[in-house]
Amino acid sequence: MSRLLRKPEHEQLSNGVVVVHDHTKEATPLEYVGFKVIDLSPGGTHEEELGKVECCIVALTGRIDVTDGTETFENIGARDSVFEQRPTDSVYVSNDRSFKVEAVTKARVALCYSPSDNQLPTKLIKAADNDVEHRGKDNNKRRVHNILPDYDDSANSLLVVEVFTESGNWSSYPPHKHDEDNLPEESFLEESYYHEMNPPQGFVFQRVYTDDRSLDETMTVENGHVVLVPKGYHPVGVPDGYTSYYLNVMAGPKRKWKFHNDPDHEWIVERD
Ligand SMILES: O=C(O)C[C@@H](O)[C@H](O)C(=O)CO
Repeated sequence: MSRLLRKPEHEQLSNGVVVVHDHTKEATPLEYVGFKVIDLSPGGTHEEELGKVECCIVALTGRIDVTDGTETFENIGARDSVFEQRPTDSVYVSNDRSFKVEAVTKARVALCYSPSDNQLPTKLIKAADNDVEHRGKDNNKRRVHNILPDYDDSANSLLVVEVFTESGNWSSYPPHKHDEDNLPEESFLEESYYHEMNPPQGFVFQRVYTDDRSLDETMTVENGHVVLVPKGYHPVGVPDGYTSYYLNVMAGPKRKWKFHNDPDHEWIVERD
């Protein structure tokens, strides 16, 4: 299996808390992006001391309470399935703080991390504050929920976005990359993809490749899989009959999303 494709693990962490993904350790090819998914039963709690990382807590599904010890946000979360295709609530917590998540209902929570040493205020990012975009045309149509975009200064490094791609469509397409720290032309941002499909037996294809093809992996991605993108182009193709959801976390040395399309496929955006 590709070292970029990570399957769900379902490791019981404590009573009422199951770790579905943990890509925060040395075995990850990413330096700037850390990512976890946890499942909580009602009443289940998960606490962390952050140290020198910032965290965006995304209530993927279900309702949760989140506290940083000073501020508490109760009963946040806005959907029972990501495929309700409406934005959800998230909480940003800065480095050198702690947080506790407690499930009000059965919940799936994404924890998105990046190194940080400049403390910022804890912030509730309400579902209603997500900037919703409809991108693309022809067979490249997708719906985007911007949770932490680069034009919002609430975080030091983290960029977080949800993308829904319609059946038979492509996203992150035409293929683009952001792996050179060369602003204003391009930024260096690593990226993680947490994928779900509707109906859940679906699959999508994701290719991660560089110009010289020293990295060139095409992965069959199933419901709940994570794809890690240390560099390169990273398009996603969705077969007919299935809707794709993914949550992207991006981070790098500068908090700017400036991508560069693969010149071989640039003509696709230039069509009428
Ligand atoms: O298809 C989209 O518009 C979403 C992607 O841009 C995705 O967020 C990404 O690849 C970011 O680099």
